Amino acid sequence: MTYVAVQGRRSSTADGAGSDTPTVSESDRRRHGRAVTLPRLVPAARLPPRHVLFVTTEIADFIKAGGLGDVSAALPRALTPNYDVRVLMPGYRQLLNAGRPIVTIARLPARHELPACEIGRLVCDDGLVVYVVLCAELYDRVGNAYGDELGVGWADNDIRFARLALAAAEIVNDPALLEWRVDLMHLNDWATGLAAGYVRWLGRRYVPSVYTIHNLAYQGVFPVERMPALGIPSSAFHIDGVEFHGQLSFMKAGLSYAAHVTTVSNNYAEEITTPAFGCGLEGLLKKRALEGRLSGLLNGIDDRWDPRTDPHLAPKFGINDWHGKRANTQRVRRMFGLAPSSGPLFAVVSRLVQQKGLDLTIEIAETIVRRGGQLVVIGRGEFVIEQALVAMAARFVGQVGVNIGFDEGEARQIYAGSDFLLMPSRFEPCGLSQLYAQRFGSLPVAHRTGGLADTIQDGINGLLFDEMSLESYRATVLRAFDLFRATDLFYAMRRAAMAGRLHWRQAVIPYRRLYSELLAEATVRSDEAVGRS
Ligand SMILES: Nc1ncnc2c1ncn2[C@@H]1O[C@H](COP(=O)(O)OP(=O)(O)O[C@H]2O[C@H](CO)[C@@H](O)[C@H](O)[C@H]2O)[C@@H](O)[C@H]1O
Repeated sequence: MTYVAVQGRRSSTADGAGSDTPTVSESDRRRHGRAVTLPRLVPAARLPPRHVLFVTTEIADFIKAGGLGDVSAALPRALTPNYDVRVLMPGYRQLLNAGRPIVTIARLPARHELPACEIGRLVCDDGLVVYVVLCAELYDRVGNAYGDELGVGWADNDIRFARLALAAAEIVNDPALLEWRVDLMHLNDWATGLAAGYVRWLGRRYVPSVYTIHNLAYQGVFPVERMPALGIPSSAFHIDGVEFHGQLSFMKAGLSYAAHVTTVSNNYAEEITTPAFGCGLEGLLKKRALEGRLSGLLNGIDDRWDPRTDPHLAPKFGINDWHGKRANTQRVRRMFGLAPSSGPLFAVVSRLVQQKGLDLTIEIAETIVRRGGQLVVIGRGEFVIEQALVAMAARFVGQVGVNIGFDEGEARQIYAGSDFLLMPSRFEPCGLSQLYAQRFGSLPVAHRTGGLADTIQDGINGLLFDEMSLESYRATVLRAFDLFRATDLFYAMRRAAMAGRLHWRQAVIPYRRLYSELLAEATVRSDEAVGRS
């Protein structure tokens, strides 16, 4: 039986993630400078779950630009039923056109240059509640979450995401607004970072916030002159606030004001405290790490990624059904107009950005083709990379196929059909593509960095190279050819990759523990405020 503390006292097991015994540790007593009364215990099952507002700019159910969409679809669900998690996100056209009723439940006034908006409520088939910030002039547009059809970022992204962040803070501040009292706010990436600041600046109610970095390279940096328009007080413009090299940084707001910062692998959590990976924020991240306020919590994947049940595959297959897997390979060859071949099929499923090292893959293509391998790519992103990939396909007609596009079904078919997935990322906070590839029996060939180092065991469930150089990458691609010929070992590694499931069921446990600690800390904090008054 799991117990929780009630009557506004210290809880060590608010969600069942901690131990069964309620304790008030010596360190708690010392930290808070007074004795803490032992809480009265009530079985957790009898208490309603605590309320978490999960703020994001993508959710795979409706709109996805990359891995954030997957995490936003999976993590809130994995946290249920321990927590009542509701998602808050912008009312993009994709949501409005999803054919689901959206019921308007609140109105928020204009503030500064942030327009008035409404909050709509949408319920997914499995009961997940999504609160939608309805503001047609900001979000009802053709394009993706962040930019137009060509991928050019919207000029008013500061207003668009400040409006989202302020809506989150207003919901936190006023429990009557949605008739739902937020206990904890979980923010994701730069576009939501200001919410941690607004909660502080509005100042009516403190709730702890978790701020998760999915990618430190995107920071949301805007001219300082925009601060009044966004309702950010000038007093926040300092090194411990939103200031970043004389500009306003949304990312810094999240890093500075959140109660706890997480990122999506342990290795990346360490890397970002160094100049090589910290994108200029390593000092602040190091400070947060020293405070015990930065953790790496590895992503997982959920049941929607399973080659035995995936409707996009023909046929579906499981471990040891290599005949079924090969049928998917032939299908991918046909999809991309490749010649029949008995060599290995390499694949890329990626956003086409500098981070992902596509330049190296373009250089390696000739080696792959010369050795009798083939390569397929699906991706969308920077125009220059797209063009270079198209040119590569034109050089190796029938051996290399490129689809410039974003297509979930096709991505899954490629994971299922390929023998190896290429991921020479310069940095990789966690990476989900390699996890999906592993589950679908495609061995990742990846740079030993970030979450790739945490999720791939070289020679067991994938291949890693150490140096971010063409030579190092090429040597590992050649190892893949050797491995492909060493059938027994190859199949053994495939089995290991498919079986080694990093499921959200496990990945969620440290999140629960973290929420639990922050909620307990917030309780002590509000007790102290009451004590002072
Ligand atoms: N052309 C295409 N068509 C269809 N689907 C495509 C596609 N290109 C990519 N995808 C899909 O987009 C997702 C990519 O997720 P990743 O986590 O691998 O990288 P991303 O850089 O987007 O995520 C960031 O956030 C996540 C989440 O925390 C971190 O894992 C990661 O390291 C970080 O860079 C996968 O679901 C993949 O299948």
